[in-house]
Amino acid sequence: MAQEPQEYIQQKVNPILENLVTQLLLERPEQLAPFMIKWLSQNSKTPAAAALTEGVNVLSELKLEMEKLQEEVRELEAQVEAKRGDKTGPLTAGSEAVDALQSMEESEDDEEVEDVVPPPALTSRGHRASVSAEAYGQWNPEKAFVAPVYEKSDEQKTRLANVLKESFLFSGLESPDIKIVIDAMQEKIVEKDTRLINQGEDGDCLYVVEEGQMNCYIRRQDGAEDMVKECTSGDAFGELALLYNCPRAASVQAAERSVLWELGRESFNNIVKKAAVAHRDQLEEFLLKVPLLKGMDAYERSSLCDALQPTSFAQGDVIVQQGDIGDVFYILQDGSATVSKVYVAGTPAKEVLKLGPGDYFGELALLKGEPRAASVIALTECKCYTLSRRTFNRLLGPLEEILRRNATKYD
Ligand SMILES: Nc1ncnc2c1ncn2[C@@H]1O[C@@H]2COP(=O)(O)O[C@H]2[C@H]1O
Repeated sequence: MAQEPQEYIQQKVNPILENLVTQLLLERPEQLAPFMIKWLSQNSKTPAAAALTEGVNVLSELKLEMEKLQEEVRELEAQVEAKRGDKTGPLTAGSEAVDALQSMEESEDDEEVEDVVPPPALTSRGHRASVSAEAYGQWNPEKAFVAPVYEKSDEQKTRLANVLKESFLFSGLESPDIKIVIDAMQEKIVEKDTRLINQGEDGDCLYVVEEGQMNCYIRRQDGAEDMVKECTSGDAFGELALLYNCPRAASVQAAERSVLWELGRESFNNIVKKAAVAHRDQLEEFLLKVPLLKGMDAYERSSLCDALQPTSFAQGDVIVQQGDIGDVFYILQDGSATVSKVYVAGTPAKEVLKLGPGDYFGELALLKGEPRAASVIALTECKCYTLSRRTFNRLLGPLEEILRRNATKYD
């Protein structure tokens, strides 16, 4: 089922447009087009933003315009120099003016099209400092990021490390980064019914649940709210506002007293965001093509992106062995594999099925809690994405009926 246009606009297009307009209002650039093109190309990490920037061939026109302007600047400089020469006599090779002009020309030569847009004045006219900070950063020389350190007991650190291991967003981090994240997080305890996040507001931090339950709600047109997700131990929420610089996409409220860990925007952006966005974008396109996942909404698919781990197998590798205990679910991204089964002990295995890109396997042992019912062998080099039993239950639980129905293909 393709995404509905309204849902697509709400989830993909609006966040980008809203943020672009915010930046326009904050910066109020004289030249709209170069500003917007630069902003879009630098924020084109999401598929939706990439789509927006597609076909923007105005760049080449801008390049021409820039060359013309540079030519005019050179002429004007020559005139200034000529006038100065009239007054002060010829310039010597070592003079300051020549040095200055030379360095100006050198830097012009170095400039690429993306340097066309002059740095905007850092005058913030709005209150959304949190949103503008990163956009300004694109013109500001980058300052070394120093993550905050919030004192914690060893017991707190151990608890937090265990929670982060369970969290899809953080589980891919290298251990030095995990340490920084642990230092930068603050424990937060919320009582039942506390509304921690309000849909539509700006967001400056995300949370990871250690204990308890936080429910996510989305407001309908008629004002009523639908509960869209229950976040329990290991789940992160509030990440969308930080990942995509958009207002909060849902409200989040404590269903019971909960222990959370809070991470600020700056720490998230500097340590986690880049990897998370790259991973989501790379996978999202592929997952859209997996028939099993067609019924998932965009948010569920994004969460799945965070959780899937890439693994490769060489030609001939036995990926799954009949009779083994199975704890992993696989989606084949690239390559082909054969599924074969020994029906009577001591007789040769018979091929049941061939698998190609977008096919999945390994689900039966997870669904039924039984040993592997067949072997899967790589016919070529195979690139797979895997889910552990726990993430499979958490993320593909709603697909259980489809998975069970599809299992008849092995009969
Ligand atoms: N279906 C959903 N759509 C959007 N956000 C969701 C959904 N389910 C859970 N959420 C979470 O609710 C959070 C609200 O704040 P954010 O938009 O920053 O990030 C959001 C997600 O973490």
